[in-house]
Amino acid sequence: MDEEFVPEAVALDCGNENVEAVGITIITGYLGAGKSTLVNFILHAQHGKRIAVILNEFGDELGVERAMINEGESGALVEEWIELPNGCVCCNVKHSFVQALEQLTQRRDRCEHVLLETTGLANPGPVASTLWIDDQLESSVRLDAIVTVVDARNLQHQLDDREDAEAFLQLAHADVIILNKVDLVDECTLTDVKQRVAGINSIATVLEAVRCEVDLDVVLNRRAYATRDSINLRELERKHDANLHGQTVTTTSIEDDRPVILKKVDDWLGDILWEKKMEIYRMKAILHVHGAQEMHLLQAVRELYEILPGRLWRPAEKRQSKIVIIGNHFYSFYSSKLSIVFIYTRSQP
Ligand SMILES: Nc1nc2c(ncn2[C@@H]2O[C@H](COP(=O)(O)OP(=O)(O)OP(=O)(O)O)[C@@H](O)[C@H]2O)c(=O)[nH]1
Repeated sequence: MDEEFVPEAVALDCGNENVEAVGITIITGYLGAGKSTLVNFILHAQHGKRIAVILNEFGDELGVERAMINEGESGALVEEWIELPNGCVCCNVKHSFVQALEQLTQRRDRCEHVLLETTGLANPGPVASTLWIDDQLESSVRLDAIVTVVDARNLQHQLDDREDAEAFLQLAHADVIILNKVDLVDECTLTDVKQRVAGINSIATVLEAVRCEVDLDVVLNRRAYATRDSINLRELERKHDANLHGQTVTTTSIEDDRPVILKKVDDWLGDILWEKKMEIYRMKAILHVHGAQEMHLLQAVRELYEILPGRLWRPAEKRQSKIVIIGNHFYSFYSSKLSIVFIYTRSQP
């Protein structure tokens, strides 16, 4: 076929033009943390959703995973299996992954939500950006949330192993962190683990669990990446200590009452994300924009960001900007310059 040939866009017959995009939950976590246990729990639970599972495992592990998840008391729990062996969804099997998603989402009678479980994906960031772009292009698929399952007993060792950045990356990108296996730790260890997790990512909702038995209303359908309705002001209020344990990946936050100018915020984001290529994994903010009656909402996933006007400021509400950033070495190298964004407003008449 002529490589230059571009097929005309064809409207898919979905039967309903306003069909809502299918949410994808990425389930990530260290080896043995409890990812399959979570998938099993979701498949058994009474949430009324038809769930499709995409497994991105390597080699022989695939058969084992499939057997573990597919056996239910009443036979097969999963109607549809998509297997993507021998490659990672954000690199060498990206094409089959996207095709698999398209195939799934065209059959809404069989699939209302997708779980992507992977051990191959050490870092969920690249696939999150890919899905977020698709989301903004009004695709039939939307990234719902990244759920990171943590083994409460082993997390400290995994984080202390300096050679291994995976555990940090998985926590840094998470919207929900399940502190699993709490039956295996005492109160004191659990408190330490929770503090450590909050120092890395204070935006995520943290749930303690045994065998990943969590409230699925908190886990599924979170819409964590939809700028318009996803920013929960309470998420931005959580306290964090950026210098905790001298970690490299931390949450940094800034609050300021002075109004900002959108163009200046854009310039600043362009500078840190694209020019300086700082390792920022996630950013959420509400902005008090000069002259605007609405609060503005900022979402960023790695180098992508979006700022949209949100609801009107309430009469008695304190107009204030709050920015929370999860990044690598961000605090030590850049926090002093954060105030630059706010100082710009002084030049306004
Ligand atoms: N004690 C205890 N064991 C658990 C808990 N959750 C899971 N397990 C066990 O931990 C082991 C690993 O769980 P999996 O769900 O297979 O973990 P995984 O993250 O999918 O593992 P990989 O696919 O190998 O990365 C299994 O033997 C589970 O039964 C828990 O809360 N407490």
